[in-house]
Amino acid sequence: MNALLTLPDAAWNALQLRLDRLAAGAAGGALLSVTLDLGAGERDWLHAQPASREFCYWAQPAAGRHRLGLGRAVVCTSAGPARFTALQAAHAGIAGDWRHDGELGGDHVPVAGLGFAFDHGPGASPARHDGLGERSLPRAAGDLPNAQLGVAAVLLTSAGDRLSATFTTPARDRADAVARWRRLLAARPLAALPTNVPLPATALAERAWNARVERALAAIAAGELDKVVLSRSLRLPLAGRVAPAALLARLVERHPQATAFAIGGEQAVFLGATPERLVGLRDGAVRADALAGTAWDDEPLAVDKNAHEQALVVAAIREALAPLCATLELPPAPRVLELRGLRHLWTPIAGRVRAGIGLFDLIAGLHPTPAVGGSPGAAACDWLRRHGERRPGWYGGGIGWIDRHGDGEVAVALRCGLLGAHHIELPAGAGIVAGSRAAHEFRETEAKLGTMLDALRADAGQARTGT
Ligand SMILES: C=C(O[C@H]1C=CC=C(C(=O)O)[C@@H]1O)C(=O)O
Repeated sequence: MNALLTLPDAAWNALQLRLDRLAAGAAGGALLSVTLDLGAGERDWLHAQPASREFCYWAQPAAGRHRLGLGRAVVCTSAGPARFTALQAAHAGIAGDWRHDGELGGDHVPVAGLGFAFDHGPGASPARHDGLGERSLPRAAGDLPNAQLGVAAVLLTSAGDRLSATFTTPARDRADAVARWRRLLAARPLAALPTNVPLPATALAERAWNARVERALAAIAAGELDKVVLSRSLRLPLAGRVAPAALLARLVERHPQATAFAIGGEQAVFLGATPERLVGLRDGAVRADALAGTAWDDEPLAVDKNAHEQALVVAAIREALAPLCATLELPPAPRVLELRGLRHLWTPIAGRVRAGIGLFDLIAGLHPTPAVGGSPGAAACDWLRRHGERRPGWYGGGIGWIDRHGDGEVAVALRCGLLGAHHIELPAGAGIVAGSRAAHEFRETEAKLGTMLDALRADAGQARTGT
């Protein structure tokens, strides 16, 4: 199997020279990034399994944008109610002393990856780990930190019909940076994908689901809530090792309109293909999606229950963005977002942020929207905590990137799975409002699980059976 990227020795030597020039006078903790122009082309970078277990991925295939990050130059973690403020401070600390040598611009610049779980969890002191190269962070088995901001050691980018590689190191580690980068780019053969993933019987799961939906409906009838998003997970055993890159390649191929994402660690990889943007910020222009209300097969989408479910998301996003934005534009009625096998009501929201408002302010204001939490937001999150809602990985949270200047984008982490060595856990949820029926909402979660289940199967046409 070919390496992910092969460069002649002369190119590595030139890279070392550019790195040394960039390092002149830099503090030890300063990040140094050098971008190499790799010429014209478009690649999803997934043809080979990255040698690094610490990898991240972000792709919007329909827009021709793919990023694969390998290793870590720096990672900052946080948890608790102030987690976004902590990540904002971490970003400011990194961005304030981040040197870049590269002339391509556009999407071909160094970026930090960021992500967070649905619930902020108990507080923890923010931490920064520098220069990990291909070594892994110490972690509990399979666990992602609650919230994380990290810069990959090597970032392979494909965008605007151009390819580039951005190499990053803390200045203090630059002596052996080139050797580390070379190792990260070696690829391993892809493991085979399973051809048949056994599906568990769902009778028990459905009974438990129905009971939870009834409790949620009772809370709604009592006036405690207008909406709450319940989720459940399928835990599937895997006969052999599944290559995350191969699974991602299937998601990219079958869901070109979605944002495909992955964050990998020593024990587990969290990955998926989501239709929903939480927020994007570019040159002061902000964009967000209000997505809710689902139909599949021949079901009608424009029914009152779905319209109500989605209107609550629109209202919450408008309310969250109003104090942060100088202008805000919404279409008068929702549109239909057509996905492979599913349709949603969708309101794209656009505006311009007020001076001084950054991506982390927007994330903190918006998350969780009623597309993943409920309405009113605080009451719904409280209800979910009290009723033991458990969400694997960053499901229902966010995943994205931010550049040195604060532009970036975060997707809502949906249609995803937490892939371990011997099993995969697949979560899916549904918004419960007055008029929801438990059995129908269960089938909705089944339809949403289809995104990952289809990707796990060799035959794209194979329908879900065994339920
Ligand atoms: C919570 C999920 O989807 C959200 C996004 C779109 C439509 C939704 C719905 O109709 O319930 C959910 O709010 C999920 O995919 O697990």
